[in-house]
Order: sequence, then structure tokens, then C-alpha cells
Amino acid sequence: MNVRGPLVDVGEVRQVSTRYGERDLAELSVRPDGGAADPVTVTLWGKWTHTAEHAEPGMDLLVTDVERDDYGDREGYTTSGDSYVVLEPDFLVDVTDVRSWVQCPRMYYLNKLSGIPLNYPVVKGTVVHEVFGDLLRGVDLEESIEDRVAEAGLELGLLGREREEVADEVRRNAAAIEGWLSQGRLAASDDSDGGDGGDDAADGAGDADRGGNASLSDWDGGPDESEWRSEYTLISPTFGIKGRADALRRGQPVELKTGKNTNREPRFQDKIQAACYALLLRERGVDADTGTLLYTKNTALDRGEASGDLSPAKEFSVGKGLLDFVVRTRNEIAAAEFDMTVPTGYEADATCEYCFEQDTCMVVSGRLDQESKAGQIGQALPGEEREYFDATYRALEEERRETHAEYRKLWEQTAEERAADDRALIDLSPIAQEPIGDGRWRLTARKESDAVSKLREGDVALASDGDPASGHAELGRIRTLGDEVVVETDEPVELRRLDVYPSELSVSRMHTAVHDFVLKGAPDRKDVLFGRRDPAFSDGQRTYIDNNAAQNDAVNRAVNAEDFALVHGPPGTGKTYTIARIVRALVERGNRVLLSAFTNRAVDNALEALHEQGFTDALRVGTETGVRSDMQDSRLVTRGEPNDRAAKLNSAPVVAATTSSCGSRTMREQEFDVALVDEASQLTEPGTLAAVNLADRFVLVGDHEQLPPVVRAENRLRESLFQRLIEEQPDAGVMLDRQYRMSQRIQAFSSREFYDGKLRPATPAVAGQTLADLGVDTGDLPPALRDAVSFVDPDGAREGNANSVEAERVAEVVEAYVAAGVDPDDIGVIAPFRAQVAEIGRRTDVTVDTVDRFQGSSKEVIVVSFVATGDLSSPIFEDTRRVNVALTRAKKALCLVGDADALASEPFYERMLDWARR
Ligand SMILES: Nc1ncnc2c1ncn2[C@@H]1O[C@H](COP(=O)(O)OP(=O)(O)OP(=O)(O)O)[C@@H](O)[C@H]1O
Repeated sequence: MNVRGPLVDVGEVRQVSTRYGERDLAELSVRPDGGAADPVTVTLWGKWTHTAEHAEPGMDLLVTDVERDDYGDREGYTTSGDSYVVLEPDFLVDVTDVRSWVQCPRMYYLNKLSGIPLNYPVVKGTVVHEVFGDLLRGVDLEESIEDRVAEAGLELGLLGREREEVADEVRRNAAAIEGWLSQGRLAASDDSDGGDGGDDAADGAGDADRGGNASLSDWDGGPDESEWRSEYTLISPTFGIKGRADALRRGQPVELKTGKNTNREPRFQDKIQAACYALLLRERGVDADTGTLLYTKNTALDRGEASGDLSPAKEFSVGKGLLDFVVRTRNEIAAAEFDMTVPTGYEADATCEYCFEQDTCMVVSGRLDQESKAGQIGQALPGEEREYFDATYRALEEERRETHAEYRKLWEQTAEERAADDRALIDLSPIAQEPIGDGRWRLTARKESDAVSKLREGDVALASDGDPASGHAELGRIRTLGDEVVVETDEPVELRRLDVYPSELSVSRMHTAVHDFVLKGAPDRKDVLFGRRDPAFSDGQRTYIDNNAAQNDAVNRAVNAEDFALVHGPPGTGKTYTIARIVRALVERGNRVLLSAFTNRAVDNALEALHEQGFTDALRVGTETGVRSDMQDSRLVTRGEPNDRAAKLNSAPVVAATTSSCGSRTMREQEFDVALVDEASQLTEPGTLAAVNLADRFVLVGDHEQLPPVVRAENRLRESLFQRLIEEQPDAGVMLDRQYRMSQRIQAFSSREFYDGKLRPATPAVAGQTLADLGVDTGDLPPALRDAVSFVDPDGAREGNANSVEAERVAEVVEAYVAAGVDPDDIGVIAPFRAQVAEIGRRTDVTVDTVDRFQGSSKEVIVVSFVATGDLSSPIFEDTRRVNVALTRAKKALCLVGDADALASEPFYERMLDWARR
């Protein structure tokens, strides 16, 4: 049995005499059942006392396979020979992090701060891994090399590498893999234990039946002898570890290393990595007892004592002792992250002089004034910068924990619960798994029900055979989401379920952005952002836009900014139009511009506005699926001839990319004069920095009265850099005050409540627009809907997050507009909860969605469903900024559907009601 719960007390480690001799033990007090039960004592014996040294009250502890050990009338347990002790099992540590922690905990920390930079060993390593996967799938070696080198074209080009040179090097690495693979195949067909070095390995020629491609499809945890699987995602709920194994061979982990190792034994950290996967496999009932490391620079297949052991594959057996060590190491990481302690390096016995990271390590500890085994160099940063760094670091780690909580739901919730929570589409019926080139697979399934979820086309999601935690799951991008579901993955899976995948990538990229800003940022930039100096502007006023004074001011402000400028754009005020004008003005002055935004949609819109203004010399950086189809011609294709690809990017005067891709290793190497960031009010401060770091000056465009940054944790990440700066430096901003979207009647409430009454229609035509402009005779509408703003009380009842009576009424309202002659495509419905979106969606064909999906778009007619009835004990739209977005999407008619009594119970909604009923 297992014991799990929060720790109440952690005893000292002490020695006792037993009949086996002197042994260490530590007694811990735990409240089982997640803290619900009375405390019990758990005695940790032997090496598990190491974990006791890292444990502290408040942490969650799991001890598996305990034995009962009551003491007097006190309930007690003790570790057995089979036990594992896991600290904070809900904190998911990545296998690669366990590996770097084993090398040196400080290396783990530095990797987290600075991410993986663009360098040749990393890119080459990726190519070799891809080729390895291809070989396992039976792809011809030369074909694979050519393909994979081309795939890395842009990165190789940016690193100044020639295609042939790289191909040769990859070929040399692949030779070892190939030889070893064919040897494995021979051994397997011989029914011998295979894999070990042998003289009969010379036959390295490609062979069609290698790779087990046909059998890749339905491996179900019971691997048969000859099977190979490449890249396998594993998550362990018990041990709190996740990772992606390079390959599984007959259920045993194989890790590929693009290096040389002439010792007989694998490197310790490599062994640990493979052992992690063995542990994860064991949890799934696979008897993984052997790990294999494949060193691709070990070219000879024989063992010569003089030159060291040159066989590429080194096997080792994975015993309980090694697995225990893996778990203990993982516990050290979980404990350090619990306290958010910064490692010093003294935890490890690594020798700093031999470490590649020594210089970086010393610089970081010097600047942040951290204790470090390697020592410090340089002067510490000013106190406020170190405080900023620490506070943001913590906020990001809190966000990571929230992401892990999201992961946890993958196994804590049943499939049905997840579906009800909109986090998964379940019960899909698999139709096909087809290879589509580039080693990718297209999975197709039928969605039998009309279930909805948070998932959207273009999202990355976890495709699985029905059980994402213990079954087979692969990450993939959703291509189609209708009655048929199409997902593209790197590996084939029987598509029975699709889950929301909480990626940690954004947390990692935000860490890097903060690191680059604080540790590598220009002092001048930091002076203004830390409030030590006001932002400067040069003089000169030109007319860029002659029919809108605020927009013209904004362009001038942006062009003259020596540090930064802020453009505050309420709904429909021509933000995108102004952005395009700013970009052109900057390019005319000889500047190189980064055009960025939080979403792909906004980036594409800005690009479109540039095209409309006659400027087409902008390069769109993004994935094929992320970029809108009509912008594909502007997209940078990363595959191809390295020099050519790099030249394309390096020479572009304008590069357009999301802020998230600004954190990618290729974009981090780019330099710009100005970064212009749209939707800046929806970005966290580190998220904005990812773009801003790449340029000398920046312009942020946003509206802090609309949607705030989307983050899970309740902390400082919720305030955008845009909002902070507009409050600290209002003079650096210009508010666009003329809107081109809504009629006077519709915009009045938003203008008054959110913009001090300063927002006004740009022209009389905008102010006076009505449904009659669409050829609708308003006399054909029911009297209640004839005004441009109307209110309907359906007298429904909220059940959970839905209100079916209200949904019915919303559908009737939509019908009435359609009957009067409004095109259904011109109507949109907004509801606060996805349950209500689904409820309404079942009753109408017009677009129905949540506010978040409507930001940045508009419709002639908008119907808003408020759901709430009775009182307003739980917030309807979370905060009023969301209501602002909902109410400002309509151009000519807006109908609010809700419970008048409930709305009237809160002043803000009461004022809204008064306006709507006027
Ligand atoms: N100075 C201008 N003169 C004429 N039309 C303009 C001007 N500025 C903006 N517009 C028009 O107003 C409309 C809204 O502009 P735009 O799409 O740039 O708004 P936005 O502020 O980006 O909207 P959102 O609030 O959705 O982000 C567009 O049709 C645009 O062409």
C-alpha cells in the first residue's frame, strides 16, 4: 500500500543498531488522504533518509509499498525494499532537467534562465535525432539526411554552415546508428539477446524490414521482441517526472548522444536519463531493466583497449538502486523548487574548472549576487533590478506550478469529467493514421457527439489512444475540428481522445526574456524601465495621417521615441491602421522593424493593413498552420538551402511574428531598431520583453481596459508592461479617441465607463449607422429589438454555467434579426461561459463564442447572454474589462439578454441596464 499526504513534521536523521548493523532512519509525520486523516508516522530507512533531509512540513509526500509498523497505539508505516519515496509528486520534473541536475544543480538553474541558444551542436544534434527516428521508420539514410538538413536550413544558415558540410557530419554520426541498428536486427532475428558488440555487425546496408514500421501502430504496453518505437512521450503521476524518450526498443529505453564516449561505461548523467525512462516505463508495467546509450561519434564497432571502447552502443542494467537514485535526485529538484531556492553548485561534486558553463555561471552569480561554487565575477546589479528579477522569477515559477496542476487533471479527472470541463474531446472513433512526409502523421477520427471544448483548430493538443497518462499519447496540432477531427503528430496514435495540453513553453520563454532583459539588456533601456530616467523623444512633427489627429500624434510619438512610446487604442479606433502607418514611417527612415503581437491573428491583421497601404516588404515568421492562408506568400519558409534561408531573414526590413516566436532561438538572434507590439495589454511583462529585447526602441499598442494577460497564477504577471508604463509614464502615450466601428448609441456606455467619455465616433456616418443601412426595415423587428441597444429578460434560471431558457431566447432574438433581413454572417453571440456557448450553439447557426474569441473582431449585430440569475455572487464576465469587450463588438445593433433583477444588484451592471433600457 501507499501513504500519501502533506508532511506535518520531519524528524532528524539518526542512526540505530539493527540486526543488519548500523542503519540510518528518519521519522516523518504525514496526514494521509490529502491531509484529511489523522497524522501517521512513516519511517524512512537507509538512503531514503536523504529525501528526509530535503523534506519540510507542508510538502506533499508519497511513500509506495510501505509496511505497517504500529508503535504502541500509534499508526505507523515503514519503507520496504520495494518502496519509493516521492516529494511533491505533483511537481513534474522533466527528464532532461534530472540529467542536468546530476551534472550540477547550478547548470539546471542556468539552463532554465537562458534557454537553449542557437548553436551548432544543438542544431546538429536535432538533425541527428531526426535521422535516427527516420531510420527506425525505415526511411532511406541518404533521403533522410537530405530531408532533415534541409528542414534545419534556416538555423544552419544563421550559424553560417554549408549544407554539404553538415550533411557529411550527420552522415558520420548516422553511420554508427545505422551499423548498430542493423546489428540489432540481426541479433533479434537470431533470437539472441542482441544489441551487444559483435563482429558480424559489418553488414550495415539498408534493409527494408528494419524499423518495425508496420508494428508501430498498436503497441499496447506489451512490446514484442522485434519492436522499435521512436520518440515516446511519457508522464509519471507517481514519480512526478515527464519526458520524451528518444526510442524504445522492445520496451527498453534507448538514448542517442551526438558525442563521443570511449569509456566502457555510459556517462553517468546519460545513464540517469535512460534510467528515468526505465522508471516511467515500469510504472506502466513494462519490465524495463536495461538502458542503452548510443554515442554517435563512436565509429568503430569493435572494442579496442588501446583506443578505448569505441562501440557506439553502451548498455547497462537498470537496478532498483539506480532507480532509487533517480527518484532521490528528482526529490532534490522538487524540494528546491518548493522553496524556490537558487542552487549554488556546492550540492554537486562536479569540478567547476572543467565545466563549459563556468564563465556564464560566474557572471550570473556575480550580477545577481548569488552564492556560487564557481565564484563570482563582475559587479552586482542595482538592488531594484535584482528584486525585479527575483520577484518575476517567483511569479513565473508559480505559473509553472499552475501549469502542472493543469497536467495533473489529465489523470486526476476521469475522461468524462475532463470532457464535461471542456478540457477534452473523448470517445472519438479512429478512422485513419497516414504518413504525410517529413516523418509526420495525419490522424483522423470521427467525433460522434456535438461535444465542445476549449480546443480550437491550430492548437497543439495531446492526442491519445484514450488514456493520455498511462496509454499512448503524442503532441499534435489540430488541423480540422468538426464532425471529423484531424491531428498531425510526429508519431502515429489511435486517435480516441484529444486533450488540452498545458505547455510549459511559454513559462520557459518568459524566463529567458527576463534573463535577457535584466542580465543582458542595454543599461539605457533598464534606466527607463526601472524608472531611473524618463523616456526621451526627439522633436519634429509631420503629417502622416490627415484625417485623425490622435492617430497622427501616435505616429509622430512612435517615430520620435528614443526609448519607447505607447499607443492606447480603445475598440475600433484604428489601431491596426495606425500600426501599419508607423511601420511604414519607420522603414522610410531606414529603420529595421519587428512587428509583433500576442496572437497570430493580430500579426496577420497588421500585415494585411500594411499590404493595403501598399507595403509588401514584410516577412512573416511563423508555422504554416499558425499563419493565415492569405499571408502564406509572405511567410518565411525555414526549409531549404541554409545561406539562402538565412539571407532572406537577415535582409528583411520588417519581420512579423508573435511575441511567443520572438522567444525562439532563431528570433533571439535577430536585431531590430524598433519593436512594435500590438495587443500589448494582453501580454505579461516578460511576454512583452521577449519582443522588446530584440530592438533598440519599442512601441506598445494596446488597451488596458480590454482583456488582461491570460495567466493561471494570481500574481504580478497579470499586469502588462503596457499598463504599468501607461500608469507610470502617461506622457509617453497617446490615446486614439475616434472610433470607426460603433454607432453613437452603442459606444456611449463604454466611452463613459472606461474612457472618461473621451471616445467618440470618428465620423457622422459612423455615429449615425443603423440596420437600415443593411437594407433592413426596423419596423419588421419585434418592438423590443428596434432600438440600436436593447434589453431582453427571458426569465430563465442559471444551472451551473448555463441557462437553457435564456439560450432559447437568444436563439429567438437571432431569428428575429434574420427574419428582418440581417445576414446570419453579420450576427455574433457572446456568452461568458463555454457551457452557455454550447447551449446556444445547439440552437442557432450563427457564430457563438466567449469574449476571448471575439476580442479584435466585430459584427453588425451582437447578442450578449449574461446567464446569471438571482444574485451576482459569482462574477459574470470575471471582470468588467471583459464586459467592455463584449459590448463594443457591435456596429449597428446590440441586444443584451439577461436577468434584470440579478444585473440590477450590482452598480456597474445596473448602469448598463439603464443605458440599454433607455
Ligand atoms: N484614419 C482613418 N481614416 C479612415 N479610416 C480609418 C482610419 N483609421 C481606421 N480606419 C478604419 O477603421 C476601421 C477599424 O480600424 P482598425 O481595424 O485599424 O481598428 P482596430 O483599432 O485595430 O480595431 P480593434 O479594436 O478590433 O483592434 C478599419 O476599417 C480602418 O480602415
